[in-house]
Amino acid sequence: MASDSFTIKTPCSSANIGPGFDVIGLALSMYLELQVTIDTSEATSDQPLNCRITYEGEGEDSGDISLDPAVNLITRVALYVLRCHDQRSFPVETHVHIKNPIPLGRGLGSSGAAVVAGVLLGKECGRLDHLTPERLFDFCLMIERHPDNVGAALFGGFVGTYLKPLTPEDVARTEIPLSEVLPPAGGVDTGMKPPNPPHGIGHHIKFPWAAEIKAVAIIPEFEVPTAKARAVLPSHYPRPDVTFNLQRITLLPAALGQSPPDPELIYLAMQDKLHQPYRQTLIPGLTEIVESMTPVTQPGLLGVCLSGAGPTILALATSNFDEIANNIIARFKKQNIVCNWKLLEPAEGTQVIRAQQ
Ligand SMILES: Nc1ncnc2c1ncn2[C@@H]1O[C@H](COP(=O)(O)OP(=O)(O)O)[C@@H](O)[C@H]1O
Ligand SMILES: N[C@@H](CCOP(=O)(O)O)C(=O)O
Repeated sequence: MASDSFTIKTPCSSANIGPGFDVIGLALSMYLELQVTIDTSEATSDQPLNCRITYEGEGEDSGDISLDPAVNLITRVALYVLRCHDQRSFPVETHVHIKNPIPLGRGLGSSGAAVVAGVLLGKECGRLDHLTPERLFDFCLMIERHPDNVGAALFGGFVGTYLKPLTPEDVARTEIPLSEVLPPAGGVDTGMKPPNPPHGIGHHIKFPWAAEIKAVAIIPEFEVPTAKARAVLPSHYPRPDVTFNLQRITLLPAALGQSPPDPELIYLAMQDKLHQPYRQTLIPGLTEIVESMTPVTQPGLLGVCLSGAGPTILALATSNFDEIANNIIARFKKQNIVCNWKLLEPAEGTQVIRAQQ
């Protein structure tokens, strides 16, 4: 075969949905796409690591996304997968065109999507057909260490994710610093083989989703890096707050799967005391927004939460999407924050699409 071309399509995601911190993920209908061409008719390549990257989409004008395959998150993740399988670089001559509409650092899983797409890129470029979706999840978890976003982006739909106990040796392997897992950004290839992931790090379960429920994402124009939004969280919690979240997480999957949806139950099930209250320090207006709108005051609304680590707000609703979005936008405006919004639906997981021959 002289050439191979395929597209990797990965959805964005909204993690937590209120109480499900680091557990619940929802894949949504905005997609990162990698259009990949491997031209094997070339004998050699003058591209670094045999890979040329082009990019369009979020962050394109600011130059936030590197086109160097040794720096770009997607290609570094693919190289991690390749190097675990004794392939040091991409096949000659690989072109990856990245189309990315997912806003960066807004809580819609842009990095989770990049990691999942990167793992699939490594699999396809390395012809690693033996890697099952469950094994690909292990690779994702060596990089993005909370399973909610990557679980949703890989498997699709509304998912609960969880980690099973590993042996102490395997736990140590999952805790190896990221700098030793991913190839050093822009660094020289030392020829070292990176750590293979232990088997069965993470698992998922799919929950039903009532077809009437849509997701309104209100996206502020400023970024909150996920690492920063995790750093403001405490290491210990008051027991009543933990109990509060446990009670709500028990309700959430049942409430969102039930048709017709019960607004009062969903509103209750989306409350959180483990991460949103702490993140208000980074997101002006967050508490007021989450507390001020209810299904009683706002027809069509089911519940409001922070999307992932924020600053995006996710409102689940069955109707009046414009009005709900504009109400939240007006509340952010009082804090001098400008937003746009999107109406999204649950999405399928990552697909690799090849044109019919
Ligand atoms: N398509 C992409 N290509 C390369 N890097 C990406 C891409 N999407 C996200 N990233 C990286 O992930 C960072 C955002 O990750 P993070 O702070 O976790 O926010 P998010 O909530 O959007 O996942 C970006 O600043 C960028 O470094
Ligand atoms: N559970 C994580 C989810 C982070 O999601 P992101 O989309 O903001 O990367 C958290 O809340 O920190």
